[in-house]
Amino acid sequence: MTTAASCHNRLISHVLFDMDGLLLDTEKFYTVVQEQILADYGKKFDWTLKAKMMGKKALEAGKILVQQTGLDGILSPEDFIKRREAMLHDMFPDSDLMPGVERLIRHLHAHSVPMAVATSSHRQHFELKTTKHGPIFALMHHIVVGDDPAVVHGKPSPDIFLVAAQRFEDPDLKLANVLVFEDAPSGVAAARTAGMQVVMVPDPNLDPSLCQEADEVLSSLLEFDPCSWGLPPFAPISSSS
Ligand SMILES: O=P(O)(O)OC[C@H](O)CO
Ligand SMILES: [Mg+2]
Repeated sequence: MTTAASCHNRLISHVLFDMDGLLLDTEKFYTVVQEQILADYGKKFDWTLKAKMMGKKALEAGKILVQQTGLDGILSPEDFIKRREAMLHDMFPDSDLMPGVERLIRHLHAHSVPMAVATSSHRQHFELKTTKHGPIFALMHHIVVGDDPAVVHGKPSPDIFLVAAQRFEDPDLKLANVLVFEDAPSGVAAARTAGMQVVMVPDPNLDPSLCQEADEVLSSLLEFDPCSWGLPPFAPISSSS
């Protein structure tokens, strides 16, 4: 699944990664927990609601869930988040990398392409989710989390990507030459508003009409071709046995 994009503006100097659902296979944990909580109220959690919540800061996502399911006055967003976090706490340390992540990050690092993470997850969740993946995340120039005081508004506001770009402290950085990898519609919108380019790797359950803002849409990071973005190509797989 790939949308064509013209090559003339694909001169990428810096890369920003979303985390949940893009680098880490953590969105499934949110889905299962939210299904369970809503079931207790006789409600169903579906991908229409998930699409509105994903990528957002916790409380913002909680407000959307309460509002969209008619639970106003029955379940507060704060109580929903408290319950969600208690259930997620034990799941996060088992988080796995999404396919293609390790190859891409090691490749970009080997070619000195500056990279950072911009995640709506708060710091404590970032630490839990990356328990098994310290060496990969250590290749990032920096990490920006959702509760960073500089990130005033969550995705789809551009704040987190603009803060992440600033922290490269590179006076030559041009926002148009920053490539963002995202899985969520709110994150794609944030990156576009920040003036950056976006590769979207959506979950197959996401409505394709919500993927139209991205410059490129891939089924997996394994499909990503660095060369088509002006980045160094992957080394050819050796044919020697
Ligand atoms: O996709 P991220 O990394 O911005 O984080 C999103 C939330 O924590 C869950 O949707
Ligand atoms: Mg995400």
